[in-house]
Amino acid sequence: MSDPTIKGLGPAPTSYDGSPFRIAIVHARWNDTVIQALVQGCIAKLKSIGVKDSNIVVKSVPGSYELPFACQRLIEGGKTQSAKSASSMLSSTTNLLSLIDSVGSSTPKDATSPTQTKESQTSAGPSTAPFSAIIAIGCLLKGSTMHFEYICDAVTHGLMRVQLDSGTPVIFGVLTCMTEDQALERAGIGRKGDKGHNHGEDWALAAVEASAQVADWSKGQL
Ligand SMILES: Nc1c(NC[C@H](O)[C@H](O)[C@H](O)CO)[nH]c(=O)[nH]c1=O
Ligand SMILES: CC(=O)[C@@H](O)COP(=O)(O)O
Repeated sequence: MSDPTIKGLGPAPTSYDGSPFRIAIVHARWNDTVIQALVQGCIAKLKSIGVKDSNIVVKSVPGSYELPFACQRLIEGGKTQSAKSASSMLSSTTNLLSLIDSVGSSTPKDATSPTQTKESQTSAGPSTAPFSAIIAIGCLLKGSTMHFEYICDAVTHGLMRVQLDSGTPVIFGVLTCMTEDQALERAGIGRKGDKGHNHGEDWALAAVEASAQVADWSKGQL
């Protein structure tokens, strides 16, 4: 009988609440059976720990090699969207103030600004905050050339660079497998007896943990 393994992730120091966070998933479409299982597992876990459906943004790219650039652009896109939304809120407020001013010093009963519908006043809508974390999901399978090794290396370093340069955590959800069975087992859909474990769930937990830590640490709350 083989010895039991000591390999694996220890318990988190606390349980993290995902409700304040906006998370992006960028996935490759190569080896799609595995990818679909990983993405679904990841989304289900994000929701189960409180991340709102409307705060999960999913984008795809052809292959894993495209992941670092896509993550970098999406992080920037999230920041741009957030800045635009803040500036449009400011101009709505300015319009509202000038409307109030133009009708005298009393506040109108129905103070809807010309640029703001009643709906946008009452419903919170999807968040336009910058992404708290991004999860890059891919599945690289060894073929008969050196293609696999080069892509594994480039993607690993690329994703690390994106997170250090942007200050936004990038979760490494890229399987680098020698066989199809290794990939299937890591997506929880193994075809031999044990179905394995869906690593997409772990990446969801890592994204929320990193988001919570960055949120606290950036305010000096250690
Ligand atoms: N062989 C795998 C690839 N190859 C495709 C590349 O990632 C890339 O899309 C192409 O070279 C164009 O730039 N991608 C995977 O995700 N998994 C593979 O096993
Ligand atoms: C460029 C390719 O996608 C392909 O030629 C790589 O081949 P392999 O996966 O067998 O190494």
